[in-house]
Amino acid sequence: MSFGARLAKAVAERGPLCVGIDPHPGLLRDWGLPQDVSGVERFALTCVEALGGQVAVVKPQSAFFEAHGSKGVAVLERVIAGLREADTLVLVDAKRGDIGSTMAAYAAAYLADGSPLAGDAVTVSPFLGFGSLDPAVEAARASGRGVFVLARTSNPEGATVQHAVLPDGRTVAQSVVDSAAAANAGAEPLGDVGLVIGATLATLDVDLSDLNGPVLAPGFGAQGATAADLRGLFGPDLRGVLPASSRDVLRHGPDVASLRAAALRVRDEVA
Ligand SMILES: O=C(O)c1cc(=O)[nH]c(=O)n1[C@@H]1O[C@H](COP(=O)(O)O)[C@@H](O)[C@H]1O
Repeated sequence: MSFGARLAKAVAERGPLCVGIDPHPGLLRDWGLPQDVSGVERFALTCVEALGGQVAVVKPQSAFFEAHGSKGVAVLERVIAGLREADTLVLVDAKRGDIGSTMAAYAAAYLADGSPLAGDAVTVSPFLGFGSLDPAVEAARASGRGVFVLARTSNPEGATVQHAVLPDGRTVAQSVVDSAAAANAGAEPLGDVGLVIGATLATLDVDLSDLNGPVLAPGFGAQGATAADLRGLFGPDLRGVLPASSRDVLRHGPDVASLRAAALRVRDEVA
């Protein structure tokens, strides 16, 4: 089954929400955990227990695991395995991007069967040129996985690059959208090439009408975006839009039941 089809099924069954696992030092402190790899491990595995089998997608943020070196990466591998065992789609947030030949190695790490870092999808950066992502798009397709390509990010600095205008008159962001749409053309029910578009944007300044793929919308909760903002931004037809929230859900831990209840509350609110 393609990633687009698996995502559509997961959202139909569990509602449109992606919860991030971001073991921030501040959250570790609030949860009463040590600021070391054992704290990250307790935090992340508690999240797996609370969220596995509950929400459509879980997105571990690789940076917070990498910060603890190989031991932290080993925890990330256990998180990925635990979520997949719980039949929950895993979007590894690693935001990788490089020249095509190196991108192929990232694709082997994040998008190939048997790799311990491979979830169901990975975030990638198109700012070395969308074509540099071809090895990732091909690897995703070949293994029933997906990619989420940064297009209009939730941070205020993003516009400086993403609003830049190309010689053909399109913005950089629109050219990313159009390349994703071309990759998704004809796919049913959704293509495997998703986009990242921040829920915090004041207006949707790209045309998504031909995308035929999923849209990850981070910025929900801690960065200020609300359910009403999502409707305002993407319109009443939110098909394919997957709001993402990390800190606003995670602050309800470390109690597993409270954490799960917070995630389900947010899920019901956006549904
Ligand atoms: O790709 C992402 O998930 C992402 C893209 C973006 O434009 N903005 C953004 O905040 N994120 C990620 O979403 C998470 C932040 O979620 P909050 O704690 O809910 O603000 C972090 O892991 C960010 O890296």
